[in-house]
Amino acid sequence: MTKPSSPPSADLSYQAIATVLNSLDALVYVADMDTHELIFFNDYGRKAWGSPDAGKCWQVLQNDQGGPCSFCTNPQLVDEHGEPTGPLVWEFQNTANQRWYQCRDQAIRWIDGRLVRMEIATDITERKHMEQALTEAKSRAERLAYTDELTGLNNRRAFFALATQSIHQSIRAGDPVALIMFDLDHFKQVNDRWGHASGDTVLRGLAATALRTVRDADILARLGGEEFAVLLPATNLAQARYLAQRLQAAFSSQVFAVTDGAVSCTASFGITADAGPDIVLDALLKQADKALFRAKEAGRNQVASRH
Ligand SMILES: Nc1nc2c(ncn2[C@@H]2O[C@H](COP(=O)(O)OP(=O)(O)OP(=O)(O)O)[C@@H](O)[C@H]2O)c(=O)[nH]1
Repeated sequence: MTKPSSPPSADLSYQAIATVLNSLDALVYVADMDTHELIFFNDYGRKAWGSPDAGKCWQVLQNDQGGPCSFCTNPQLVDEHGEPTGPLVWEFQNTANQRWYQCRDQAIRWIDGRLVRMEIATDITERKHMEQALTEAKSRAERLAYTDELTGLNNRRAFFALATQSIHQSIRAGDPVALIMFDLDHFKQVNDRWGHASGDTVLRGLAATALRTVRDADILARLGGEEFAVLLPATNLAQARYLAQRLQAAFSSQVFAVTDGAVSCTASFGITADAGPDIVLDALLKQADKALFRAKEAGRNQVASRH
């Protein structure tokens, strides 16, 4: 790349500008707005991308470009009369070295009078990585706050948030809502006989079975210990009973291999349903809990209802 041929005073201006731009700890390049031909490429750019003798910005700076970049900002740097509109600042991951840059692009008149694009690109990779790590940590923390660690199901907090939202939707749609609560039977005996780790295996296994059995729109959660709940939008009592019976059958036929043996564990189910504009989660939970108590009282491994 050669400096533009120009009168001696322009020559001095070019030297001064080049000295300043070469001293910056950022990529600075200047390219013809029409042809994309590089007119100036500072020392920082040469260290990072090599020293092009000639070439277009998209050939020198990017990977595998067959023509001007699809993200080229040139059209944004001039108005409808082709006049410069001022600087445009944006962030971009370079396709050649994968590093992140904050780019300050501007259309200016170059020393020889033609309209050029000048970009000053500052490496912000470390900041970007820190931002990405923070975003990931935040969403991981949010996920953990709403997930039951042992089973991977929604936890109690998530259940209340999601179920409340779902009930509001059902009320708006005029749909009934059902709730199933279930609690494993004599689970203490599983722990006492086979150990806590085996108890965990059973809890995880039955939770997975329940998740496979419910519909996508249903909200399944482990409320705590060996107690679970499923909120069923657009579901009446008969449909809820059908699902509870399917869960009951699936649980009672499942056998888990644990150290020194095989364990199975049934569950008792309490179901309720409501319709109309006044459905309240707390009331559904109370009714389902009472029904669950009756199922336990009646001998366990069965479904009882109340509404
Ligand atoms: N392995 C394991 N056990 C748990 C966990 N959370 C609660 N438990 C156990 O679950 C058992 C619940 O016992 P109980 O409340 O007496 O109920 P149950 O033995 O299932 O009896 P019924 O509900 O009346 O049929 C206790 O032994 C708790 O320690 C857990 O995360 N892992």
